Amino acid sequence: MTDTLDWPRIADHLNAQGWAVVGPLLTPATCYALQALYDQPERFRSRILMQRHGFGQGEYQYFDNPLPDPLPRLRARLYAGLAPIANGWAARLERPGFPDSLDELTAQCRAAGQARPTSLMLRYGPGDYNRLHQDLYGDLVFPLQAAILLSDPGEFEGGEFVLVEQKPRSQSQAHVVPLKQGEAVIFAVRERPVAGTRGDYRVQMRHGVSTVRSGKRMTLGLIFHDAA
Ligand SMILES: O=C(O)CCC(=O)C(=O)O
Ligand SMILES: [Fe+2]
Repeated sequence: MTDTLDWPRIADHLNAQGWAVVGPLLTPATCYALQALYDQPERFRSRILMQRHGFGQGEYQYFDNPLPDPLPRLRARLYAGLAPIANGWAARLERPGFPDSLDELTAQCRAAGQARPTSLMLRYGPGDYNRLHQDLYGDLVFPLQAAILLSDPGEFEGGEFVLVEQKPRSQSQAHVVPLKQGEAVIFAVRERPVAGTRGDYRVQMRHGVSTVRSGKRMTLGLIFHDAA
């Protein structure tokens, strides 16, 4: 497990490609302990069957507050490292900036009517997949999020984490991100700035998961803005 994160490297990767692999952030024991919470419905505020909404196939649940350990500290720590990167992007994209701490962002969300927690756990079995999407839950959007692989990659086949980016007037480009158990991919929620000859422009990003061919795949999604 990685206690200190190499933020300059993470910033370089995020600035260069819109995503970065980080960690492992969680030990295998913690990954399995979190997976076990999935079967405790009182921990969650809602359960989504993806097929019903056209989101794909498989299911996920949004945690209710209070979030289980080690999520509160992990989210606060990731946020503190990501806020300066997000502010760099906001300046380049001429969007409003973000506070230094997650507590302040959470207060801003509440004031904007976004008060429901967005941390989620996802569970995929054979044939399940997650269509390309963006995790927007209101007008207030923190531009970076994390997904942590809770399963050991030996426990399933397929189920690759996929990012697709759309540059203006170009065809889409896909990135497949390999993850080990407990590792996180940090990625752009909606868009990222790319330097062009006439200044920065916006590249749209979407993420999803390719079809799981066999086994079980579970992930933890950490989104820093709350939901309306
Ligand atoms: O299961 C995954 O790897 C992706 C989950 C996801 O869409 C998210 O965390 O926002
Ligand atoms: Fe997502």
